[in-house]
Amino acid sequence: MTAADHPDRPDRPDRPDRPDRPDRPDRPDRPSEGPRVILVGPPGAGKSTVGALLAERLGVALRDTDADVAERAGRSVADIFVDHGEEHFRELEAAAVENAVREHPGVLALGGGAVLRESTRRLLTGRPVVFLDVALADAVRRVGLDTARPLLAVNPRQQWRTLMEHRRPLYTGVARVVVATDGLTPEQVADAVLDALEPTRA
Ligand SMILES: Nc1ncnc2c1ncn2[C@@H]1O[C@H](COP(=O)(O)OP(=O)(O)O)[C@@H](O)[C@H]1O
Ligand SMILES: O=C(O)C1=C[C@@H](OP(=O)(O)O)[C@@H](O)[C@H](O)C1
Ligand SMILES: [Mg+2]
Repeated sequence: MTAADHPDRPDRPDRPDRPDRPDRPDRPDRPSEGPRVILVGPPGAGKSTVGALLAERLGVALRDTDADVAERAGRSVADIFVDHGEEHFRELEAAAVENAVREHPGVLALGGGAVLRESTRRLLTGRPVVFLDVALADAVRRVGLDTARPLLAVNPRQQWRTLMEHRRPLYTGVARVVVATDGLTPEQVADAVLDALEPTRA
């Protein structure tokens, strides 16, 4: 293995158009061939909801990695956490993200923890990634009582705050643009995403 092939070697954000790995189908030559928009952010940011609206507006399909994982595993995300643990879920999630980034030409909503993997963050380099930001109050109002999110099952305010302290730099690091969603309806957020991406869209 040469240094250039080392799995921990970061991609080349300064040369996103370089066809540097034509033999690696998981590393497209041109990231623009993947999803039109990739949404990241914490639980309650509205990735799944706004993703559906964006897909409708752009006339493309929506992929949501949580749905992909659940379909592949034949059980809900919550059940995967309970039965097999978070690490197993993260393995399934990383594979789902990689497939979707490679294959899906539409809108892609990631699960909130997908950016925890360094390999996933590398895969997102140079792509139209949008960080849907949200503050604690709105996020907890949106998801606080939703039992489908195992990480927030106990003390959602504290869990969400802790999670976001750790993840904020990860979301910011992978994002091309950041869109604040507090006090906005999902429709308004979708507008803001399209406005924010417009100058950088091909
Ligand atoms: N901008 C928003 N304003 C109010 N409620 C929202 C907004 N975006 C999403 N929601 C609601 O918050 C909940 C979580 O949204 P979801 O899209 O599942 O978030 P994520 O996928 O980022 O965790 C849903 O009930 C959704 O209807
Ligand atoms: O933030 C996280 O670690 C998670 C977020 C969830 O997706 P959403 O961000 O769509 O709620 C889901 O993937 C799982 O419950 C773990
Ligand atoms: Mg979601």
